[in-house]
Amino acid sequence: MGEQTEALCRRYLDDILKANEITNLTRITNEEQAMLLHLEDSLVGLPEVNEAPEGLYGDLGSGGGFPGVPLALATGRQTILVDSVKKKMAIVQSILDELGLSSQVATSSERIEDLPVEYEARFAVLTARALSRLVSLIELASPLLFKGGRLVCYKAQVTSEEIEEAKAVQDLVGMKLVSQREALLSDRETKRTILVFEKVARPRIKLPRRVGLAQKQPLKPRP
Ligand SMILES: C[S@@+](CC[C@H](N)C(=O)[O-])C[C@H]1O[C@@H](n2cnc3c(N)ncnc32)[C@H](O)[C@@H]1O
Repeated sequence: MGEQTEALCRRYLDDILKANEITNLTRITNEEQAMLLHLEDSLVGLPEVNEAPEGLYGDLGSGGGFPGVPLALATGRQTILVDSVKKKMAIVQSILDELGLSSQVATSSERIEDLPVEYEARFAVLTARALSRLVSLIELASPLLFKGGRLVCYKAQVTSEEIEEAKAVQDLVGMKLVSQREALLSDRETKRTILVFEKVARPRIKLPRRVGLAQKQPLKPRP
């Protein structure tokens, strides 16, 4: 990542921490922790995002813009940050405007399930950090990705049960687990797992389901 991009990431993080003093955007308030858990952690998935086909990038459940903003800056991709909490997206949007980034990075305060109306099969790559179980993520991402597009999931703790639960329904939603990588952040303590699912086929069921179902009533394999 070039010096200019790094400086912009720092400015974005500083502005988020400042805004966080007034509105709750992130529970991480300490600058050193924020450098580690927001900037460094956001960029852990950069190789996987770069491996996805060219095109639109979306960060699902973006909160204060992580990992979306650092990845947008590092890749130069046209980006949409999605979070249903309007207040969060309004603050993130105003910081993006101030930094002159809004022509590249946009925000949407729609529910992820409502996005396919406008963005069906439009995304080349999606990310999700601290959003939901993998089984829910692949269901939410599938209608938004074009064939060959990738979902890059950031996980702090992932059990083999969670992975198997997603693999059991991946055929149903037209997704396939293609890679899994462990990473250790520079504090030598924080572990991350990056899991990548590819959109390989049209879903075999009608997606999106009703708002809320993907997360509250995850799909089960069909007999
Ligand atoms: C724990 S936060 C993670 C924020 C950010 N990705 C990070 O790692 O710092 C999860 C965010 O996802 C948003 N979210 C959860 N379900 C959503 C949905 N179905 N549509 C849009 N946003 C959603 C929540 O509003 C919340 O801001």
